[in-house]
Amino acid sequence: MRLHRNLCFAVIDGLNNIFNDGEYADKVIQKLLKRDKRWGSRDRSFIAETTYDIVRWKRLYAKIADVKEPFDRDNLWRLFAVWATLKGIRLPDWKYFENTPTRKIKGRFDELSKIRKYRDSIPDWIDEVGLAELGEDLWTKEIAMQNVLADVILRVNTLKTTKKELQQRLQSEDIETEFLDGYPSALKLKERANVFKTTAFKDGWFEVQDASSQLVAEFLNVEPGMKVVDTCAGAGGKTLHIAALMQNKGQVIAMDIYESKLRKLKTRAKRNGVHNFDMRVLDSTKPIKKLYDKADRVLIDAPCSGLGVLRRNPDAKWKLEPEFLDRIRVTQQDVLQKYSRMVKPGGKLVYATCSVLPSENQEQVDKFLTSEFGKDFTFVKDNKVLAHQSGFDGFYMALLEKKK
Ligand SMILES: C[S@@+](CC[C@H](N)C(=O)[O-])C[C@H]1O[C@@H](n2cnc3c(N)ncnc32)[C@H](O)[C@@H]1O
Repeated sequence: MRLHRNLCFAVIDGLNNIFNDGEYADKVIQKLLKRDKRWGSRDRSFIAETTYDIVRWKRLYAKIADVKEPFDRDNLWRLFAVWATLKGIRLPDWKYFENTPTRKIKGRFDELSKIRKYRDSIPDWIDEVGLAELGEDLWTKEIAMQNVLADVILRVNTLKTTKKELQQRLQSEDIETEFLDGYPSALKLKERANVFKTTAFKDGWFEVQDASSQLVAEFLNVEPGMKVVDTCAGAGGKTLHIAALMQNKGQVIAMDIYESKLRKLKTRAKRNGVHNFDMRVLDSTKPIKKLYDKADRVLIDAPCSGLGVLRRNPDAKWKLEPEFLDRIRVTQQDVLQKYSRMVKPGGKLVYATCSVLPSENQEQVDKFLTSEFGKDFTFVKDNKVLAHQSGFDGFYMALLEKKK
């Protein structure tokens, strides 16, 4: 592979925004890709993948390059040189790469690869929490998998088409996919492609949604005609799935504390042909109280550390803080206590997160079940999805039933 100067500059600028200005990697990359209209799909992939790679391996590369934060531009070029060297890419004779110690880089890599926090490039505190909660064996395998680039998975919108029809239509746009056993609505891309450009996407035939995430709406066991509340709906990935499983019959009420997220859901719902939904911004307790004992199903897709989806959001490793984790655990119990009251007797509740930590998952459910409101519920089943076992995102989901 030959390195092109303007693409490398774009990567360095992006890293500067992410590491030094605290911007989110996905937003930075979106912005970078708009910089030059002449860039083709290969150029765009180079920028996105290289930036994500260096974000993912920040701690390891910084240790190898012997640079410390805050990184100045020379330091960012040194990180880049480590990335290129380890990829076996020949460095051009640009001034930024003068005196790059290629042999030393490889030697340091071999040496540091023996230590998990460097090998898997994670902050000490995350390594300690993961180890304490999952144990040596599971944590070592899980954090390694969280550094492997995630596949692109689609969820077919069964309100508009079938999996087979979608597969054929994508094929006509040169995108090859395959079915996944155990995931009834999923199609996996055989090669990465920009699916958002396809006419099938514009027509609302699919959404991009990881296979593990697709298990959540299935777990809720909805039926057409039910009243379902999606309490932490965000931009509605799971709301849309629920609506499709309900065949647009009945009512899905999507709630979130952020109106901006629900507005995105509205746009997506229109594209998906979803009609059976309402939205409520949670700026008071009123929308919740009005629904006490009324819902057949309640989904709590709780805010969490995101430690199950680092493959997609590698910069979360560097942005997460122990205090945030403490605060989010409090919020998780709080939303369980409050939103569970909307479930009607005999109705069902799913509590889900995209974390792999038991303290955000089964321990929250256990605590809830022994609390005053939780005593009205019985535990039906749960699914602890680890990325290294499933091949998809790390997730947790528990199904509870309210006593009659
Ligand atoms: C895991 S995300 C939801 C993802 C979404 N369900 C999906 O499938 O695309 C958690 C959501 O909870 C929202 N949230 C945070 N605190 C909340 C609260 N106290 N009540 C309701 N929603 C909350 C966040 O704004 C965020 O959108």
